Amino acid sequence: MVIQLETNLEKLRASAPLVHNITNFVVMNFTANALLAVGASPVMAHAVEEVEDMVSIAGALVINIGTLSAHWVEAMKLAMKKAAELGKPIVLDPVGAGATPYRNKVLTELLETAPPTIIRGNGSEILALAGASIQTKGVDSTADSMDSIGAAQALSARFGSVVSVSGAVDVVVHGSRAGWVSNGVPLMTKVTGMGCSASAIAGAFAAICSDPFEAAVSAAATMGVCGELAHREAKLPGSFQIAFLDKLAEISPAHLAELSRVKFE
Ligand SMILES: Nc1ncnc2c1ncn2[C@@H]1O[C@H](COP(=O)(O)OP(=O)(O)OP(=O)(O)O)[C@@H](O)[C@H]1O
Ligand SMILES: Cc1ncsc1CCO
Ligand SMILES: [Mg+2]
Repeated sequence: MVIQLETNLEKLRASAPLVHNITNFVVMNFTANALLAVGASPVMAHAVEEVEDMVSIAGALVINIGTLSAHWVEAMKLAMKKAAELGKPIVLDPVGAGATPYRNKVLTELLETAPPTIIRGNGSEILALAGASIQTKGVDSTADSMDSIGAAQALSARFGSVVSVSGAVDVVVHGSRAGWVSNGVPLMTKVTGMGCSASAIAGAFAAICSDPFEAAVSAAATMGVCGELAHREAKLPGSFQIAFLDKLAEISPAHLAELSRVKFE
């Protein structure tokens, strides 16, 4: 199997899809900048009064539960229902799944509201979402993505979603399909919102790509390759964060295809 990374990035930049994010306070600005840099058009909107209208004009919806409260959850449900009705791709980032009972309860409700097109989380979050009794340490992973493959497959079977697990190797599964993306650098875990940006960029690719598995792999590869390029120039978190945004904007589709390390089962 071959994924057209080059074509997908070209398409993303040519159409600059509007990506509607209901995301957390911590990463809103960085996520919007990451989407702009890669060539998409971000909007952050969480008022219950407008989320249905916003998702109606968007190419994809990204739901991120990083800093939850009751009103936000209501908005997430409204937006997810509308997106499902309109056949728009939904990305769910289950930030901190397994850390508190409230997060777990809300995630169950969101998954009942509409099955996500793509679920993108770190190893601990995917294990917790699949029902493993693990205690996530806040928002950071304590589990290897490779140890979450069974959980990712179970979630994919249950909800029909593509499941993308980030880590040293990003694992993407959809039913019987599996892909491994071995790009990225450990310093990416020292900048907050890298995973959240990975989810938002998956939304941007899903907006322009009819196959959500291909969208999730394209997003993981773009993140990882840009992380490696940024690391050539920046070795500490502050400068790395800026360099990473620059690489998202600078990378050519051909360079992305050349530097990506993607394997399929
Ligand atoms: N050890 C590692 N080596 C290389 N790349 C990594 C490593 N760990 C994570 N990454 C990359 O960093 C990005 C973010 O993944 P991570 O698993 O840290 O997400 P996350 O925990 O959801 O982050 P956050 O919640 O802070 O947004 C992904 O693109 C992933 O490929
Ligand atoms: C640090 C943090 N806390 C809640 S959301 C978030 C951003 C990374 O997921
Ligand atoms: Mg995360």
